Amino acid sequence: MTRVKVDLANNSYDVMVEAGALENAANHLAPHLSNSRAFIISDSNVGPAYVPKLVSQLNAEGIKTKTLELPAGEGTKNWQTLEKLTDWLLENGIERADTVAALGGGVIGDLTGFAASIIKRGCNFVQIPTSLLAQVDSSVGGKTAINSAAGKNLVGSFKQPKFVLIDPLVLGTLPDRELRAGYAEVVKYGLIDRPEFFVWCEQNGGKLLGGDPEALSYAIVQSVSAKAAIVAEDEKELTGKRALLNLGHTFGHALEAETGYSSTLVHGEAVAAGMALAFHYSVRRGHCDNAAAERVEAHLKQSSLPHSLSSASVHATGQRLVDHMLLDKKMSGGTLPFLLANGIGQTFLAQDVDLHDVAAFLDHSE
Ligand SMILES: NC(=O)c1ccc[n+]([C@@H]2O[C@H](COP(=O)([O-])OP(=O)(O)OC[C@H]3O[C@@H](n4cnc5c(N)ncnc54)[C@H](O)[C@@H]3O)[C@@H](O)[C@H]2O)c1
Ligand SMILES: O=C(O)C(=O)C[C@@H](O)[C@H](O)[C@H](O)COP(=O)(O)O
Ligand SMILES: [Zn+2]
Repeated sequence: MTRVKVDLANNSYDVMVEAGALENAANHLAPHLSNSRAFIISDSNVGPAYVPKLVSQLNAEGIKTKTLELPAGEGTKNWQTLEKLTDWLLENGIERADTVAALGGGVIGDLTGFAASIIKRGCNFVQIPTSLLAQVDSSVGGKTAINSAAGKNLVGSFKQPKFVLIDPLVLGTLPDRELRAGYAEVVKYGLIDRPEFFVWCEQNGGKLLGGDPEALSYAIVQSVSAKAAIVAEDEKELTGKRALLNLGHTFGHALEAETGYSSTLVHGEAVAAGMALAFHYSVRRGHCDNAAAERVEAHLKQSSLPHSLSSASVHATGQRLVDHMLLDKKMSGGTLPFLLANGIGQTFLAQDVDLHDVAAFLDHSE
């Protein structure tokens, strides 16, 4: 069992990683429930597989439960489902000291966290992430959001969970494509500031994607630790430090918008292609040598992840993709800071990027 502390000025919390933790979830969760009622939100894939076991355990410990199962997929992170979820919480008599538990991937975590942050101006919240992406990234750090007509994650809040319970064994039922998508965010930590972890990924990514439990647990703990360290320095993305976690996302979110937030390209896949583009764009600007960008692309390709526009099934013009980027939350004073790299593990925030040049770069990218 490993515990990683997310050390914040207020509301610090632990992330617990333990194979089989779900078998003992009631004991792990009980100390973090401020009273004995939990509202468990899951989706149509995760619910049938894991809710009955969790509920019977919690009930056996005297914790009362209500459960809601939402449709699986990115389309659920919207206003309509937020309304459905908050109405359901209110109809079921939620009180501020009750706990809302997100049991699922990043979609359920982001949506449920947002609901927990606004219901009665905020109630207790815990995360039980079940996808690799949610275990290595979205369950930690407190970003919550829904997508709006204008774009990705544009309506949301910071709502730190009280506790995050990670059981890597649940990844056994995760579809292979989703495991790979989550792996993109694992690789991201190596590319940001942990070059030795990127080398580990190059050497062990194949084992991890084959479901090797040791490789998965190691990657989860390393990823959570990397994210916790960055979030502890800049919880609300005010100094530029936390923005590093956005590596590949300015390109990636534009690709997701272009493919309609659909199963054509899921978030982790878009981030994979976005990171390859960020490295190649860094080469174009003279920050990074071509060999580093080729190495990043090769590892993503080897991991059967999108690593270019065409492998992400995107054939839009550069200007069209830049138009999507104009909605990025990092936009400030009409300019868009970009996460670029001087090399592997040397990501930085560039403030002087010319969006016409980005469009031209994308027009010349394959
Ligand atoms: N808040 C953050 O910091 C943060 C970080 C990264 C990503 N995100 C967001 O997270 C979302 C992507 O998360 P995701 O990749 O987990 O997508 P997701 O929640 O859609 O889950 C992927 C798929 O896997 C299924 N699934 C999850 N766990 C399973 C399991 N154990 N067994 C079987 N099926 C399972 C889900 O039902 C879904 O079909 C995006 O909306 C992204 O914007 C947020
Ligand atoms: O936690 C963060 O900070 C991240 O940027 C993590 C990203 O992987 C995640 O996709 C996040 O939701 C993107 O943030 P956004 O502010 O661009 O919506
Ligand atoms: Zn992401």
